[in-house]
Amino acid sequence: MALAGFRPLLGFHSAASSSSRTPFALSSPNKCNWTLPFLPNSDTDRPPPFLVMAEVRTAAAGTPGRGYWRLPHVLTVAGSDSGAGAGIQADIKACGAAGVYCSSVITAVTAQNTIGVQRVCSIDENMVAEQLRSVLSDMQVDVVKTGMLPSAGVIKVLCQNIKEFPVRAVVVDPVMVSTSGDLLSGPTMLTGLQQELLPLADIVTPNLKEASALLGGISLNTIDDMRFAAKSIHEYGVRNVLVKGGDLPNSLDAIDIFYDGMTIELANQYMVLMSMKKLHTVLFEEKTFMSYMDHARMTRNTHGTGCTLASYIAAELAKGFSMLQAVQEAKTFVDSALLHSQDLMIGKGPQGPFHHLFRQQIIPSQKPRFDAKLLLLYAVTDSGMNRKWGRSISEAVEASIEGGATIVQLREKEAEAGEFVEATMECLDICRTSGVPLLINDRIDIALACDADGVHLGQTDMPAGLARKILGPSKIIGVSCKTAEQAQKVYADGADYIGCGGVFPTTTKQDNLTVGLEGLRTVCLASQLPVVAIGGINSGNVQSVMQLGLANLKGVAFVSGLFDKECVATEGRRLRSLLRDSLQAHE
Ligand SMILES: Cc1ncc(COP(=O)(O)OP(=O)(O)O)c(N)n1
Ligand SMILES: Cc1nc(C(=O)O)sc1CCOP(=O)(O)O
Ligand SMILES: [Mg+2]
Repeated sequence: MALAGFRPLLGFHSAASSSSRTPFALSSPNKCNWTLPFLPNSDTDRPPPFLVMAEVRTAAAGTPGRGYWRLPHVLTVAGSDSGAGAGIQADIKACGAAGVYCSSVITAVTAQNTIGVQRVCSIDENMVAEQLRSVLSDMQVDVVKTGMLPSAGVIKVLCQNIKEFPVRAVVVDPVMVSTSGDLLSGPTMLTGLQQELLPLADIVTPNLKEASALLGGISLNTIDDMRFAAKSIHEYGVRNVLVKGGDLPNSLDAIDIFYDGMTIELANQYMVLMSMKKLHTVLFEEKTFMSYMDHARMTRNTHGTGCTLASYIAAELAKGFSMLQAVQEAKTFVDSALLHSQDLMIGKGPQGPFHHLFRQQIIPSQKPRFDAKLLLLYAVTDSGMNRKWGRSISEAVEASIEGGATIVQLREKEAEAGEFVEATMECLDICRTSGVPLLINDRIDIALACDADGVHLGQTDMPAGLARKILGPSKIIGVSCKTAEQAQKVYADGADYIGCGGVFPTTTKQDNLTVGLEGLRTVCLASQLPVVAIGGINSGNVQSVMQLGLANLKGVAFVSGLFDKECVATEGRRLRSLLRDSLQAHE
């Protein structure tokens, strides 16, 4: 039975675990041995279920009903960019956009803007060491991400602290030259990077200039050069290498080469995973290289893309995603941010910053108001009824939309996460083609991982306020309410609509309290949100519900009344016409 709640983020495994560098266990002498339990197992062919970090509640002693919770945590060790386009400012914003906590150790202060870097002031390595100790000794850091490390001394104290305070992953963005071409780190830092930090790193993300510097200054001008560079840098002991080709000569595409020495079989397995997310930017080339093809964005606002890519990878790793998933999510995020910021004008120079927080961009007055008309014919799926009538969930959804469903909810109580994700992706394709929103019942993690249009939550599911925090302003959140008090609470929490029932007795939802038409009226009168009625409603009694004439009663949700039928489309058309007639009678 799939857990409807949130799993612990990670499972520790015994400290005695093998130190062999199996592709997915981040195990090495200097790190706490964590294995991400949901990564693909080489002997199964099922892609891993998406695990999205929400809030993990742990029971706090003495406070029944409440609990402490934590967020995935990234520590950035980098320079400050006064213009806030790159550096720790970019890292903190990127982590915030990914829903992850970000603390910071400042290694240098730069005076820079969209024209370039005017001055750099390195922070004394003892002060860097103090900052590292302050954070690592007190806060539970999941992933360390490094940016500008101005000297070998800073690298030394960083490596000492990583060994003393093990973390799950280390992401190295080998910042040496700023996008405006200014040198940001001393040559001595190079040796420390190659010999001390890279052997501790899980991924390094050099651009072409940085890859060249790491390899003694060789020239890199083609994709083959990039592959050679990735393979050569991998030999420093870093687990994964992502060579960024944004400034590849004569190339209109932003091609990055990802190399981890992985066997092609596992790479194919990930192809399945990636294709599930319909990611066409992942191209597998021969052997074990992978190139990410993205359209190069024609924009001046690219300052900080390198830092942001690395910090978003760190954030996704901190949330529990695998390296491949983290890299792809980071690529998608940066691409979306650049697209959103194409015409943003900050500063006078050629290197503009982009807007990391574009997803939160919707100003409350611009928050897309939920269109209550969507509630008119609300189809709620049921796997038992699909089995009874021999149809797949996607066939059921397709037929409901053909019959006039205005919104669909996947309510799959028996599905395991993996099959629920697959079903969601299939149904999303269908719903997106028809412009019908698709909501997920209970499972916020799945809705988030698949980018569904929202969720429907019950009184025992995650509170709407937390769901809103995780899903952001543009997703649809519906909540079941049986009382006026519940209706007022969810309005305050930022829900978009209320599901109220059971209006009539139902066998679809076990042990469900029937509120009747009067209970529905009470909730509608108390609610400032639009309401959809549910529970035992069908073509025989739907008009008795709509004839209540309640202004904010905007529609009816059907499970058996629509899906426990031989022909869903025909039944849908019947229900749609009854609903339309009812509404017209009250206009
Ligand atoms: C539109 C709509 N209304 C109510 C429900 C019931 O949700 P919930 O209370 O979470 O119960 P389960 O569906 O989880 O059994 C709903 N799913 N949709
Ligand atoms: C999913 C659900 N929620 C309810 C509530 O009262 O919140 S009643 C219900 C089941 C509705 O199924 P049918 O349309 O087959 O009666
Ligand atoms: Mg529920």
